[in-house]
Amino acid sequence: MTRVLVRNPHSGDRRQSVRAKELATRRGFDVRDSTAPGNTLTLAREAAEAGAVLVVACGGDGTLNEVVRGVDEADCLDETCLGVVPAGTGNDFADNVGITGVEQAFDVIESGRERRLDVGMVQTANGDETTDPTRPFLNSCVCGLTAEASARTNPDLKKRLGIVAYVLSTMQHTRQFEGLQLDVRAGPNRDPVWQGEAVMLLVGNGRRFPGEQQRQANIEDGLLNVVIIERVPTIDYLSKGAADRLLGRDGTHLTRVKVPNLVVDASKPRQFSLDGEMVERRHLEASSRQGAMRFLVGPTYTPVPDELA
Ligand SMILES: Nc1ncnc2c1ncn2[C@@H]1O[C@H](COP(=O)(O)OP(=O)(O)OP(=O)(O)O)[C@@H](O)[C@H]1O
Repeated sequence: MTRVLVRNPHSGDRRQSVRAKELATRRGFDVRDSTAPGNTLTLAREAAEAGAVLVVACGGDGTLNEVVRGVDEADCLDETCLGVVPAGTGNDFADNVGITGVEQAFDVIESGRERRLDVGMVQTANGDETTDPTRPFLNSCVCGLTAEASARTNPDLKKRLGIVAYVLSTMQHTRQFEGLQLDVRAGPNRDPVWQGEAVMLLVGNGRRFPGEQQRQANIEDGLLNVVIIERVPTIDYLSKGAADRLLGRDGTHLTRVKVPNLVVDASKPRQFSLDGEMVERRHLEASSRQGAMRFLVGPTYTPVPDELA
């Protein structure tokens, strides 16, 4: 009955991950440290293949993504239970399932409260060339203003507006931002959802997006949460009402749909962030595998999130 902690010793400020190692060792975990980028994937795959009953990722969202991919590569998502000890800079997924810190994460593990959560699957391609292998994602796939925006974003704005803060601050700095020409389709018949020029496309599995009246994303509904922010050349991104206009309170610049699968074609290769990993591609297909993984969740996690008053 092996329980394995797959640990990225370089996550976050490292202190949390050192503490996690102590706690895990005391509880009889087999602790395996990664030695290079990508190694947490291999360690998780090997642990699952060897029959571990539980594989826990210790790190940030990037580490958790690799661990889930590793267990999926071993074809063991049905057999191996998963967990997370949040020791990264960003721990969005852990936060979303009610896991708030290293010590508490071990209480959650001991509680054994397991849920079947959706796993996002994504496949990318570049026009006629070969298609990348399908891989899982847990939080989101984002196209458009992504990594380059985060460094400049004012933290207060970020807290208040989430991802829209990135859009605003980047648009303020990058007057020349070239819009994304996108064709977005969904459903078994690939029905048209949206076509036009966007600044950002967000596809979420376990991630909340701007303007949502919920504390957490729904990770059991078998649906992808899709938000498209339209490029609006007439907006003064520095003006006070710009966020409201982008958030679509007038209902025009923001498109939001929940769909089981999605196909996106850009007019040329663009940057996509797949759970934080950047690739430049022209085509993306995403789908939700409902209830595909067994995950240990915290006491505040609810399958259907409450609406905020
Ligand atoms: N031993 C290692 N040395 C260098 N890089 C590693 C090692 N182990 C894992 N990685 C890489 O670290 C990245 C994941 O980092 P992780 O998410 O755990 O921490 P973080 O960057 O602090 O937090 P977050 O991603 O949540 O902001 C992955 O790209 C992974 O390949």
